[in-house]
Amino acid sequence: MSSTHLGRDLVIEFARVTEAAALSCAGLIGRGDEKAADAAAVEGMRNSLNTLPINGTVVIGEGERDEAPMLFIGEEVGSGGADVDLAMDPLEGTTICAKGQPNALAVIAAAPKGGLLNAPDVYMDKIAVGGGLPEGVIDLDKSVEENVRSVAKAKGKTIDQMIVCVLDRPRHVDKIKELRSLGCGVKLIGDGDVAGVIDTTNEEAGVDLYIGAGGAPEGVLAAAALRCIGGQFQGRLLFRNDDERARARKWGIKDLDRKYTLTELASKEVIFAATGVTDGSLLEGVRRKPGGFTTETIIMRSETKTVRWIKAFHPDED
Ligand SMILES: O=P(O)(O)OC[C@H]1O[C@](O)(COP(=O)(O)O)[C@@H](O)[C@@H]1O
Repeated sequence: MSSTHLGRDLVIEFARVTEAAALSCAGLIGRGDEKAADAAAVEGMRNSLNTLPINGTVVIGEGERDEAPMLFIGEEVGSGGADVDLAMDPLEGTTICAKGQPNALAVIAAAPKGGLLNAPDVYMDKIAVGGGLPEGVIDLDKSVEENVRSVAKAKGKTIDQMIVCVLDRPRHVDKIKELRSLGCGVKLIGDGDVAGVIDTTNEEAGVDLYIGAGGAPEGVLAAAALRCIGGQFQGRLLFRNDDERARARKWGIKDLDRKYTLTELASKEVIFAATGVTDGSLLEGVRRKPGGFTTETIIMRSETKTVRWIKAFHPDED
């Protein structure tokens, strides 16, 4: 196996991993306990990963070794095989899962060694659009208005037909005000910007552009997905203090102001898998059915741009 590709036989294996995470936390949907839901998803994902024929290293996971007992950065997982770097969020949207709201996902991205940016757990300023638009249609260094006008023009839409997805946070108040004063519709999401970014690629979600600051690890995961499904993404790390800057340096980041493109965040061929925990724009959530559970998973591979949806029935264990 070459160092820039992952074997296609691994693809379906990663669907099992996100299914396991989603099934493990499904019983905690709407129970108001974010920590328990997250812990269950982490354990489910880790157990499943450890059955995979890979030599996996967690590059984005639950945090640093001293703060996360499982799936910490640097943890080795798998039962032996190809060298694979892994970025994961066993429960993307812990709060939405705990509240029983839409768009909680179990997510993983896999690439050959060095293929995913070791992003520290800081914020990232992000901008994303779906596929089929001219390269350079978005630019993090341009104003909100310039980006909206550029994407509207490329899509042949008027500004008032544009829907921009933004995380509903006080830090975005000015952006939201500006978007509304331009005449755009703003889709505010409470959490879950991996799904928010992927929505730009999904006609049915009706999102033309994603902008705003969210987690940097989620930025790498979203970039991995767009690398497979098509689209453009740019991100820049945001630091609130010297401790966060030191974290970034520790993971080898030298230029702290760098604007990352999609292929710098996910630089080699990637596999991306996500299973719905709660119902969302992308996937149906875990459903209780007589005798078991159903899951819905999307799994993509950048090398071939194949996108598969896997609907599975998991019988109750005896
Ligand atoms: O809630 P904050 O601090 O604004 O961070 C935003 C980040 O939190 C999320 O909404 C949810 O993350 P968790 O799953 O870790 O709770 C991400 O999708 C997003 O990138």
